[in-house]
Amino acid sequence: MSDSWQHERKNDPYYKKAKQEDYRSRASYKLKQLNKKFKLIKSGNTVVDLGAAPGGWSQVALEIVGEEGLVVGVDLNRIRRFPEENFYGIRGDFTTKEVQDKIIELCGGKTQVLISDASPSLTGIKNLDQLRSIDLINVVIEIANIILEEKGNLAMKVFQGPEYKQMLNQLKKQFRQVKTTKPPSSRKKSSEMYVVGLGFRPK
Ligand SMILES: C[S@@+](CC[C@H](N)C(=O)[O-])C[C@H]1O[C@@H](n2cnc3c(N)ncnc32)[C@H](O)[C@@H]1O
Repeated sequence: MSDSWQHERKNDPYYKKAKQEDYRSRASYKLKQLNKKFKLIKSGNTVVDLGAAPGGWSQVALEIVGEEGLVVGVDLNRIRRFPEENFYGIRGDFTTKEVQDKIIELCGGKTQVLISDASPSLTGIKNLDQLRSIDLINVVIEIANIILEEKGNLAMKVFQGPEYKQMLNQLKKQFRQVKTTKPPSSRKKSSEMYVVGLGFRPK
């Protein structure tokens, strides 16, 4: 970690807020802001969180779904346990069939909400990073097609690249409403955006 990166992080208001409010990551505020705007997650819902470590989004999802709901978090890295019993963590690669089968098993076949903050490890080579990102997004959409309930909701991180428009057009056929947004807590210099699909219409 460079000195300037550490300095920037320490002065970041969302980093400080996350420390004060005991959230696992500043990313928690992105999901809070997305949920405030789009009412993605409701009390009692099942939520599948792809790319969940260290667990900031799962933590917010657990607060919203309450004891009657369920959150399944998946990451290549270990997700530290939560005190809540209605959280299942999977350590693995969600692009593999083995992990996808595990997700299906743990969420009982279907979920009302799929959220993904997953990002590929970036190389700094723009074209390669865009390709890796679109590959991951395509897998998230494939998983949505398998596990989302009718009228379910999706929120996922995307990086704009050559296939971005095509991907949005595909989603518009599958959801009642599709919105793109950049929550205030997403760093301005980051090219990340969030795509929200509301009201899934299975094929
Ligand atoms: C920005 S972090 C997520 C932060 C999280 N939303 C939070 O609030 O704590 C992105 C995560 O995506 C995960 N990831 C990327 N590709 C993945 C894959 N194929 N399978 C599982 N996790 C993946 C990375 O390991 C990383 O932990």
